[in-house]
Amino acid sequence: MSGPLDGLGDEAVTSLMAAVGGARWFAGKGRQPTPRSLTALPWLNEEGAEPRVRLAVLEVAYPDFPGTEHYQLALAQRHGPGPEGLAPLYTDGDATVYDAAQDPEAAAVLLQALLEQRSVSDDDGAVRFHLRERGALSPDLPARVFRGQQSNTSVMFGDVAMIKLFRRLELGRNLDIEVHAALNDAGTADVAGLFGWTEATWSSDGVVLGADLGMCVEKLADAVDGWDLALEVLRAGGTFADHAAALGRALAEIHAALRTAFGTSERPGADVAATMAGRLRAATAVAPALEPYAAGLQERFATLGEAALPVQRVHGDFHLGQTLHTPSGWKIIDFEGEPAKGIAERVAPDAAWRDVAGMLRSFDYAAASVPGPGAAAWRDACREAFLDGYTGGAGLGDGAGPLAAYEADKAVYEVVYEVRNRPDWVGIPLGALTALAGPTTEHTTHEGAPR
Ligand SMILES: Nc1ncnc2c1ncn2[C@@H]1O[C@H](COP(=O)(O)OP(=O)(O)O)[C@@H](O)[C@H]1O
Ligand SMILES: O=P(O)(O)O[C@H]1O[C@H](CO)[C@@H](O[C@H]2O[C@H](CO)[C@@H](O)[C@H](O)[C@H]2O)[C@H](O)[C@H]1O
Repeated sequence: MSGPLDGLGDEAVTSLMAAVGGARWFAGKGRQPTPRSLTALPWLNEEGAEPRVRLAVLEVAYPDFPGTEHYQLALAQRHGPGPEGLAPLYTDGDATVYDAAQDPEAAAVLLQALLEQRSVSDDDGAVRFHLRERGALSPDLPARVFRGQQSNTSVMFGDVAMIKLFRRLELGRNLDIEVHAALNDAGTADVAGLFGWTEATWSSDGVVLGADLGMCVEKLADAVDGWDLALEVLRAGGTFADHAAALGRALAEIHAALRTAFGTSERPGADVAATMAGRLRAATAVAPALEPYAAGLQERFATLGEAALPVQRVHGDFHLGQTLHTPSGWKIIDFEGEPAKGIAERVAPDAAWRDVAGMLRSFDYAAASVPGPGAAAWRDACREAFLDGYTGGAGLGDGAGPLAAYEADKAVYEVVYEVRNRPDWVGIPLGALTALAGPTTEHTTHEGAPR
């Protein structure tokens, strides 16, 4: 097996499997992961450097599931003492190996490699760094790992840049990089600038595999998470309507740029309805609490049947937590789509209503998280302002029906997400389904309902 499991030694395999299995970003929780291959990619800096840094790919298999998953590790090998308080991953002869993302000097090697557009290769694989824009990047920017909740691992470099190391690797091109590049090329101000990215190739069972390993983007200064800001405003009894309108305008700009960059097509509404119905069936198997809503939801999806839906590249998982409020306006992050979907589904063109619906659901989540007499009115005001911003005041027109179907589809996804990740929250999307699975012949305006 290449990389062979014994390439780094048993201790490395065991400890890296344990590190991956225990990480927030590990996708196989509750299953029995077994390491299938471990590829140590070529060193990124010269022999004798302290620390010496390399990236590695651990391939994980499960006895009861087909296919494998690939996880990235960033390894810092040291002969002297490591960073204070950082536990080693394993020992390698007289060296000790640490997580490079948490070792500032090791993380600096990644930035240095990007600035020099390093390209390294050996028999096991190759790593290439691509610099798009140098901006204010410099090798001496202090590195600090991001400690907030995330599905990957980001390292901040001063106030200038952020390198995001993708943890669960998608073979082929990474969507976040692809979309950031396209939106930067289009001159869209609503996303961070992309400084560069890293890609690798390696072989497994004689097959050459490739993936993007990380991206370096502009660190957005004084950025406040949209979800945190919305809750803060709501708790203080304030209005979020102006922010919602600005988010609507930002999404409209991004959608326009995505149409230009990736093109558009059409999908018969009946196809989309059938996909949603299939997702509902699968979701109901995971979350039987969906059962009472099934007939109403099928009816809601069926309303799509008459339409030819314009489709395009979309964000795919647009919610308040994917927005950052900065002094220069709202910025949208994380264009990788819903984590539970496979790459083919995430890259497939979809109606722009998917993202509109995602944000409307987020306003509902926020209101439900801060219950109180004003919460429903707060949510409805956000909804109205967001749609006004998105449509430029033109209103939804024929879009009201499709939007309602997409809201229902998103709420179904959320029920499964909550059952799997935060069972205490499942009441929020279930609560919305009462209205979304309700009568489809009129536009209802009560709790969580489409207008
Ligand atoms: N360009 C950026 N500048 C500053 N902070 C950022 C930037 N991008 C993301 N973040 C911070 O990192 C967090 C996680 O980012 P995200 O792209 O959602 O990562 P992941 O895909 O790993 O979940 C965000 O919630 C935000 O706080
Ligand atoms: O940000 P991720 O790509 O990891 O998205 C997943 O997790 C989200 C929660 O962190 C989840 O979002 C749901 O909860 C949010 C509040 O925490 C709410 O604002 C969203 O509207 C709701 O969908 C998201 O669905 C999931 O894919």
